Amino acid sequence: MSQDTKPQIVQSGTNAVKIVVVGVGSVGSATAYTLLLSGIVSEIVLIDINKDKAEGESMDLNHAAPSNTRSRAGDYTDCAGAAIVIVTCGINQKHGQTRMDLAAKNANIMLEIIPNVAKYAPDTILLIATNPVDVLTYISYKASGFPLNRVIGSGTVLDTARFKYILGEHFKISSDSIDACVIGEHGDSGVPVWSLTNIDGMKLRDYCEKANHKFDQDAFHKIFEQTRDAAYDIIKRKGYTSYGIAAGLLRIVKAILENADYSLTVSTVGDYFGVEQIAISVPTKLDRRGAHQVAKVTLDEKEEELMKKSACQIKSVIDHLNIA
Ligand SMILES: NC(=O)C1=CN([C@@H]2O[C@H](COP(=O)(O)OP(=O)(O)OC[C@H]3O[C@@H](n4cnc5c(N)ncnc54)[C@H](O)[C@@H]3O)[C@@H](O)[C@H]2O)C=CC1
Ligand SMILES: CC(=O)C(=O)O
Repeated sequence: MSQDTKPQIVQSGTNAVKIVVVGVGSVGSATAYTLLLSGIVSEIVLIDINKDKAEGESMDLNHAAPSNTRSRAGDYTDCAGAAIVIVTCGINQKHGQTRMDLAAKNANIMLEIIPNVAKYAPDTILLIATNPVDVLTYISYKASGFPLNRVIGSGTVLDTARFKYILGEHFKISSDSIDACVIGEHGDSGVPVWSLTNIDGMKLRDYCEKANHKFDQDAFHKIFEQTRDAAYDIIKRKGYTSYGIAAGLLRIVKAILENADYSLTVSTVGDYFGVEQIAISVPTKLDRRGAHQVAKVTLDEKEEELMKKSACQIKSVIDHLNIA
């Protein structure tokens, strides 16, 4: 990954950190609210094609704000000085649609808005959540002209959280005791890394043996199906998802601002699993300069094969869009 060594605008501590959220629908407003209550930023600027919506959300948010954080509606000139610009604008899935079905429309929206962000905030970190997030992270990289480390997709951070939650429910243990992740596409071809799953520091098979749990492959397959289909199951009921991704975006923002040097399964651009120039999620270290690849994750043969398929799936949609 080519590195950008320019000092970033992100400042130390919790003071004077501006974050911009572009798109304040279900995801953007939940994200702004989550960031606001976290107290880790001082200013949240909301941009939306629907200016009234951005104004209304910021007014409402200020009535929930801790004294060190303020929200306001703005335009692209307000991206100047932002530590991170979070992109959540565009269309969402309707019941029966896949994330990839959104590619063409949301790609056009990225091509319209990202150059504006880059113009006023040439040193910012772009954090993309709009779906299909891997494809749009790649398009945002191309449209921004930013170095690789400063274009980050929320990737499988949400899938990983869902996987750990569902595993925790199955084993009746806090997800904090579980080390597990989903990598690959944020979508139908995401890959659960069973071979690296640990509970209480033990490999899954050891844990099952010691904790008197059946090592039940069928149950594990259902756990993954539930993880993979979670968005469909939620959208069928409430029409969209918002809180899970908002918490995931907060986790990413925190890792960046706190210069935490810990890894999350965000999506970044590069050559992966034999496929050139895509964005896909693997464990990636985050700090104030953005995303940095850690050592290549060790997978078993089957997982490696699934990652190749996932990478090809993302590539085929990028190629189909035919973006220069
Ligand atoms: N990465 C992830 O894990 C997740 C991603 N998403 C994705 O986030 C995106 C947003 O979803 P929702 O908030 O539910 O949609 P929404 O329809 O509630 O909000 C979208 C917002 O974008 C605004 N917008 C549209 N075009 C714009 C433009 N050109 N410039 C500025 N603003 C514009 C709209 O006015 C609206 O306020 C979708 O693509 C959805 O699939 C949703 C959940 C999780
Ligand atoms: C909508 C979406 O991408 C999710 O909730 O996973």
